[in-house]
Amino acid sequence: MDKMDKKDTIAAIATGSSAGGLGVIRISGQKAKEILTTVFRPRKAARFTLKPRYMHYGSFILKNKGQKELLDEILAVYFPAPHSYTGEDVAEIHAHGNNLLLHAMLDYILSLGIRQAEAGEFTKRAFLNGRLDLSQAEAVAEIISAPSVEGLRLAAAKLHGRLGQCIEDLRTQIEYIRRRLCLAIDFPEEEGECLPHAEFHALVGKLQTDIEALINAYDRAKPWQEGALVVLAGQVNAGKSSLMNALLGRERAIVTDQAGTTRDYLEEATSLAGLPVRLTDTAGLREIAWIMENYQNKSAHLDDERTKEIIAGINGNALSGRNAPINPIEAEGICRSLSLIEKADIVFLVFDGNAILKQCRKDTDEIYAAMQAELSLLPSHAKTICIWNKADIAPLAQEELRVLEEKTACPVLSLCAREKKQGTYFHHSIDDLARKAHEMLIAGNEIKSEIAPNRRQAKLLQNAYDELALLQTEIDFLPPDITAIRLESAAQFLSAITGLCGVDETFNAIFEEFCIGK
Ligand SMILES: Nc1nc2c(c(=O)[nH]1)N(C=O)[C@@H](CNc1ccc(C(=O)N[C@@H](CCC(=O)O)C(=O)O)cc1)CN2
Ligand SMILES: Nc1nc2c(ncn2[C@@H]2O[C@H](COP(=O)(O)OP(=O)(O)OP(=O)(O)O)[C@@H](O)[C@H]2O)c(=O)[nH]1
Ligand SMILES: [Mg+2]
Repeated sequence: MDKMDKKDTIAAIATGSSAGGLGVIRISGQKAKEILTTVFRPRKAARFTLKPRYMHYGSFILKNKGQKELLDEILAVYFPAPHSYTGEDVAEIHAHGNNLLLHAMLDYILSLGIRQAEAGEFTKRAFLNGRLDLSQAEAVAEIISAPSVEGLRLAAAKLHGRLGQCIEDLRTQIEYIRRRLCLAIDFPEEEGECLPHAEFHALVGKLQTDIEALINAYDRAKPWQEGALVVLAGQVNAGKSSLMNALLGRERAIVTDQAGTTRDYLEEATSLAGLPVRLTDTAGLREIAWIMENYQNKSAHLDDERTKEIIAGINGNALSGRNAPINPIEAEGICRSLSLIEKADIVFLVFDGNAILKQCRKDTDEIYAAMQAELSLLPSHAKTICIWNKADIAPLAQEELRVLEEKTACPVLSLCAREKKQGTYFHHSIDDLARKAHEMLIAGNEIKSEIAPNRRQAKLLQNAYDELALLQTEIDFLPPDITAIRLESAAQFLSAITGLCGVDETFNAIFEEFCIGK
């Protein structure tokens, strides 16, 4: 971050891009006051003084070739440094929320010799000026994007500095152990007294427990903070895309009677009975028996090499009995489906009830056998709901569903993806599915603490935890000056949560995820 960057004045529209009652333009930097006084004409100009932090009523005036043009009736505020959001001089223009108007104002303001703010730049300046720590700056972005009220609550606590306090506390604990350890280094003959091994283990153990609690809080809060990943998977033509549309309440995905309609996955944010989710429709799993035999239980990550291997494998596969080679687009789609299944918080495994009944009449053992290929593709940790789709033309009795639930060890819902409501031949509605998924996703995820790290922060906590775990095994046989390094390294990981102690790339990435004007 060079000095020039900090000195120049930036401006942006701070409010959303759709029409609203009000729209706000924010300016930060040394020229903020000068720009505001240029564009703002107070109502009572004769005895006007720009009082700090006070809403002034007047008009926005644009000067064009000597002509003055009145753009809007506005309220103007000036926050002199350092008492502003960014810590710099800040001016705000509160106008009406028409986008053409706001852009005309912004263009004019920029033509007066300042520059458009980059995404997150106001908050970045607030951080660089010490107004917020990094976890608070992230909390601002989290508030803006929170997909649930619970997520908002967690982000607000973070903006308030609660996570920062926790991290400070952990760092103090580390510093205490490190000081005791250093005494042992400086006065080795008194080592036993400075920090007996048992006490050392206990102190590090306490730290680990505290860090672990925070990591667990992330896991629990994840669906509320990020939205859970729900993946619709299953054989081609099973009705995944139909179900996606039914859950969204609009025709988002293409549905046809051709197997292999969906090629690439489609992701949409929605909610299931109030729980925010990222609903993902995937390409149908063709050649599933082959994939299962060859790729089951292999590493989750599908890189280019493995994708090629799968395509080649499917094409060379005698079992598949196909004449034409599989379309490489579809094969790539299948690989993406597999990799999404691995990442899913919950999988909706959709079965074409009609196709299954055609193969196996109505024997639950046979039905279960037909469902097994798909079921065995799921990673063991995945939460799954089996969906017996097309129940309108392939009904199952309640008792048969119960037996299948027992055999699959998953809930089995019988549905018609084309009908929202429960019908005569199918037992569940789309709402039942949403409720069931909600119930399964939050099981064990009740938010117990009001402090929860985000993904980046949880990863740093995990790194710190791993250092401490190594330390626990090393302390008994390595000299204390070496183990002290592990403590320092754990402390560094924690510092990266609240401060600028990490790579510049991460730092920039954090702010780039913001919207413009924040
Ligand atoms: N109009 C407007 N609304 C907004 C913001 C803003 O910048 N402008 N915010 C921003 O995104 C949020 C509020 N955050 C803010 C944080 C600090 C200060 C501020 O002026 N702080 C001074 C004075 C504090 C005081 O009066 O006690 C300071 O900390 O010194 C302003 C807004 C949400 N609402
Ligand atoms: N009768 C009946 N037909 C359905 C139902 N759900 C889907 N279909 C039909 O089944 C066919 C396939 O539906 P899709 O939603 O495209 O299936 P898909 O699983 O997305 O298929 P791919 O994208 O090819 O993997 C379409 O003709 C749908 O109209 C259902 O509940 N009952
Ligand atoms: Mg589809």
